Amino acid sequence: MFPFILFTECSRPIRLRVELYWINGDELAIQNPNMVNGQSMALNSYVNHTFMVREIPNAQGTCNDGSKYATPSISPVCRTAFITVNNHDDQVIHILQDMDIEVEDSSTIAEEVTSSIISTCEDRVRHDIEAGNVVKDEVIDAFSSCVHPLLARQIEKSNEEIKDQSDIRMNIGEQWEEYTCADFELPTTSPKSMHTWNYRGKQHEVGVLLDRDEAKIHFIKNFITPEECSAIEAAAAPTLHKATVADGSGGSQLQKSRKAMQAGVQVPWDREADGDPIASVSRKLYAYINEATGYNIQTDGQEDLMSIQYFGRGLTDPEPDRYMPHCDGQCDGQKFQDAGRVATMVMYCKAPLKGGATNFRNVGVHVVPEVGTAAFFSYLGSDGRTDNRLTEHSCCPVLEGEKKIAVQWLRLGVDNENPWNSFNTLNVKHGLAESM
Ligand SMILES: O=C(O)CCC(=O)C(=O)O
Ligand SMILES: [Fe+2]
Repeated sequence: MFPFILFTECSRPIRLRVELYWINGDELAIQNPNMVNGQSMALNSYVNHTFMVREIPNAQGTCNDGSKYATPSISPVCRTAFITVNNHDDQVIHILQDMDIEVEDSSTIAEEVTSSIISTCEDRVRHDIEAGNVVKDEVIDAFSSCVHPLLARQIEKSNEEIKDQSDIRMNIGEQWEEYTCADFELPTTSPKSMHTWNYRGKQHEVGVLLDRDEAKIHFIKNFITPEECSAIEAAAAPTLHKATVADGSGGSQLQKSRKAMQAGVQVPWDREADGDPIASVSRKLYAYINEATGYNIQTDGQEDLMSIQYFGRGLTDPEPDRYMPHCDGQCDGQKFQDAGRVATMVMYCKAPLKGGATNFRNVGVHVVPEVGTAAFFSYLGSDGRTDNRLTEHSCCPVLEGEKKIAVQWLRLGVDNENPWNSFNTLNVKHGLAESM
């Protein structure tokens, strides 16, 4: 759904009478009969959807341009115009007096501001040339010293706005976490789009839940087979221990609400050619992640695959097993620190009976565990900056049944000489941190 606002222009005495229709295939559904001048209305729609606006004659059968509607009929129409929703933010659609449609959105506004800065500076420099204050050689310098502070101020203003919006979103996120985790009937968020991923002759249904350059969340159906799950669980069994969380100063610590058991499983790449199920599912996840992100992540120096198992202790458990909201990697919107995590694949091997969804509270995305499905998310932008908490996520309290997952966290900048465990949880190389 894509919200946008539409309103008729109110600066002039308007006699325009318009009706707004929602076009649904061949059908027209009236949204607003007789919109009045200056009225604004919010419409929920989606990109590429088209609305129809009809000007209708006044009670005397006269259209706004003065023409008389010749043969009064059941639904007389003076003029018709169409509006198509685009994919820019903050769309405001103006219906002008002469039925011209003007679209204002984040992109047209940015263009207007930029042209206004450029033309202000052109005028200023032209004036200075005429007044003899600037000579030919200095024109470029004069122009850039005019543009520079104006653009910087504009960018600063936009950044402040982004920060305000992001604070609002984070606040809502905190409340959203509690509501969504408490609703056991809540299904997985409807994907923005679906497509098929072909891998070695098998088709996998993919749902795109968030699609930004620096933050993506997908689910992939039938990603992990029961045989692959069993192999991971069996390999993990001898070393299962209580799960930890990052402690914020480079290490790991236990957390009261985190009761899950986990164990790292080394991927047996040397047995890949023999069809080893752990190597096979690992190869699949690298293929998916590299295709979805374009990161070109290599297997050398990566973390072990992690088997994590949560246990429900009933609806009355005062402190159920959960994993509080966290980011797997840096996720502070700053420049990426080499060797950090950039993507995660969570593969659901056993689904709990109640609770245990993976919840992305800042973007309203909720993934209900389904055996065989995987949730993929990535958190590094093409400009080298990390996502700013859009992929922060949690595991909602697991109340009944067991939840078993296999997780692979993927890093960029590791290799055999610089493996993941030569860095601490703040991505500072061991030895360097101690000597600082
Ligand atoms: O349990 C889940 O669904 C998410 C697990 C997770 O966030 C993690 O292991 O980093
Ligand atoms: Fe996580």
